[in-house]
Amino acid sequence: MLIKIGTRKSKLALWQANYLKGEIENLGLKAELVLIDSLGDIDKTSELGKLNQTGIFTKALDNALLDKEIHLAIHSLKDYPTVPPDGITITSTGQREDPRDVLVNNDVERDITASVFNIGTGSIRRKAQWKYKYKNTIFHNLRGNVPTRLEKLWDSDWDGIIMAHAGLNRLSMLNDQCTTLDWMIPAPSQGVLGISYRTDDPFIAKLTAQLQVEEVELCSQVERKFLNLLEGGCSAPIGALAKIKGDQIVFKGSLHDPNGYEAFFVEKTVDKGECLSQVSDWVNEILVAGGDKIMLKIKAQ
Ligand SMILES: NCc1[nH]cc(CCC(=O)O)c1CC(=O)O
Repeated sequence: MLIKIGTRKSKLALWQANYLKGEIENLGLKAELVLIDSLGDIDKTSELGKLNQTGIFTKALDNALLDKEIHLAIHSLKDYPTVPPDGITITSTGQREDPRDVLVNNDVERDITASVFNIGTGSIRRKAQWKYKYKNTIFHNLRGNVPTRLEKLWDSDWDGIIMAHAGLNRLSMLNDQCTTLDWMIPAPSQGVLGISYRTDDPFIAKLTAQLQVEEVELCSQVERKFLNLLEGGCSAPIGALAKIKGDQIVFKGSLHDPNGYEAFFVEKTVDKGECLSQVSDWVNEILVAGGDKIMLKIKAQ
């Protein structure tokens, strides 16, 4: 049997797809890549926030799955909606990359404490978290795949752009111009790879189970449940990061006002076995503290 892996065509997507192909071949199976264009790849100009769809990068792959053109599809899990379409299951695969964001500096010599920042990013989460910390920031919209974004930075007079460590590292593009942003709370499941497949395909279900790392799956589930319960179908500046420490899970979650005026945080350390059932309490803590007003404002826009 030849396993068909659906993937987007960007360099990062192809790296991820080739990684998965290698993992499947290590199990003694044969695999090939099927390259598929997504709406997000075709419309490269609209601001991501305005396209207002988690899923613009994944819909074409979902359709190919449901049409049985492919057996499974590979994603950056953070780009995949928390609720898959009917008939599709999403799961993490493999180890997690460093989940953090980095600032890629245009000029390493520049004084990072300077009074005004010009930052390129299309992410509402990165904008809100950065603005909360550095009030005097001018943002510049930034879209496109990882190499394109870096070229836009080199061609600009911006101070820097914010990118996921994971994407840069996978493409061997980390260098001394990159500063890791330890204070920034990453997107839920940033740095984790995801596989989507037809729920009624037991062969692929068994295969993906073999490629799953239990701790990565648990952390992803906790972070994505936090996202799902908090945003309830719209798209908000939400961060979440879970880490395993022995028998416990250490969780940090955040909701920011999109303008960076206000933010709400939770930090929890709980037993691994209890974490998933506690996520709704953490979400409620944020809502009751004032996060509910932020969510109402976002939903009204
Ligand atoms: N939205 C684009 C995207 N989707 C996944 C990654 C990086 C890899 C990952 O986070 O798993 C990136 C680039 C970025 O955010 O800089």
